[in-house]
Amino acid sequence: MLNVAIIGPGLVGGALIEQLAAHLQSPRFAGLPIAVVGLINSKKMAVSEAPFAASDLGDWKSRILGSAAPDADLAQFADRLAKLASPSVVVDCTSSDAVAELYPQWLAKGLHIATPNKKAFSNDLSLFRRIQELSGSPQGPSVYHEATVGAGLPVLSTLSDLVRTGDRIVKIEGIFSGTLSYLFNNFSAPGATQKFSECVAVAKASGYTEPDPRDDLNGMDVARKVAILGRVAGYGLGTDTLAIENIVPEALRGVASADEFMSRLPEFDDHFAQLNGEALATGSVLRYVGCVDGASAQGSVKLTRYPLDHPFASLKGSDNIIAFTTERFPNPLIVQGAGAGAAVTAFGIFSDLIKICERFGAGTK
Ligand SMILES: NC(=O)C1=CN([C@@H]2O[C@H](COP(=O)(O)OP(=O)(O)OC[C@H]3O[C@@H](n4cnc5c(N)ncnc54)[C@H](OP(=O)(O)O)[C@@H]3O)[C@@H](O)[C@H]2O)C=CC1
Ligand SMILES: N[C@@H](CC=O)C(=O)O
Ligand code: NA
Repeated sequence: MLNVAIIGPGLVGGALIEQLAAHLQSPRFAGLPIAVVGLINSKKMAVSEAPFAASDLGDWKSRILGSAAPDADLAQFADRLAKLASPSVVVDCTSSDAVAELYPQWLAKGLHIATPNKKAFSNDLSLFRRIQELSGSPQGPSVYHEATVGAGLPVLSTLSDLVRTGDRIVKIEGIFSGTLSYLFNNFSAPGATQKFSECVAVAKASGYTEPDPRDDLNGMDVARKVAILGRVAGYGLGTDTLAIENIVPEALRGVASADEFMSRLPEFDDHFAQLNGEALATGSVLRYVGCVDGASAQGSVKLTRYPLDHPFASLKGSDNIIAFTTERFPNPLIVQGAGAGAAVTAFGIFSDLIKICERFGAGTK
């Protein structure tokens, strides 16, 4: 049996709980030995020797993290998981730097990690390397983070397979943000009528953005993904060494809250309309693109014009597109599809859990 403990039942964590609860109730998945035994948010926590029932997961707010549950304490949470008889995986569904910094401690206790949180893999290179060292042996604890790039799309597994089989990465280029994909697919297209701020509001309401959409528009979310791709490809990239184009209007960079940012963004609709008009006048559209260049081991994140017949110009919805140009794939290997949203991100985490379960949970039911 693989014990699963979820930190952060928010948008993504909540969708994962729904998928796991549906799994527990479905005879189709009866052979998969996964049990949810822990849940913690910023206020309350619960760790149980016996798996939570699907009905409790369906109503976790009152049945698992209700007022009688103990106050949240991540150190105790991890200690209790580490003492369980079967292997346990901590699923970090926060976007917290502080939580990410705890991964080495958890790995040292033998806990596996699966996460959509990009911080551990894109902050200090030393943290990333420590995590790699602690999760590098075949029998030891493992770390899976497919959902950190392209949500559930098989991006990191593809890159990792290319690298591990000895291919040489020439370039990884793509649209790595569901938010920025949605924004520019809808705003920068011939005949489009929506204002920029309206597109941002829809992206936020659809669950594509980070909790503060400025973390998407300032390029940091894409830069983190470019750094993660660069690191998985074997380069010591960091967001501090990338050229990043920040498209948050200067006057809104320092405003105190995401709500204030959203309410003032319409003041800048004319600015974005002008940029867009200039691109359309040259037969091009605007797209926000990240790139890892294998030859220079450098990366960039920028708003660029693409002609209408370019694959990036015809992207739909919040789709991501990632093109791997390698020695074996001079015509790039392309991964494309929904790259943001709660359900597809939870799918990416769930598929990581199945991999951990197949490696460490089977036979221990
Ligand atoms: N949305 C998407 O399409 C994608 C998101 N991701 C990533 O998924 C992660 C989750 O995003 P999302 O679900 O939107 O975030 P939310 O803000 O909706 O949820 C965050 C959750 O984390 C909890 N939390 C925060 N800090 C702590 C802490 N110190 N201890 C315990 N719990 C804590 C919050 O608890 P409380 O409610 O009590 O505050 C909340 O339940 C992020 O890292 C994001 O980058 C990755 C790919 C795609
Ligand atoms: N805010 C991000 C969510 C996934 O990483 C995005 O828009 O892609
Ligand atoms: Na992915």
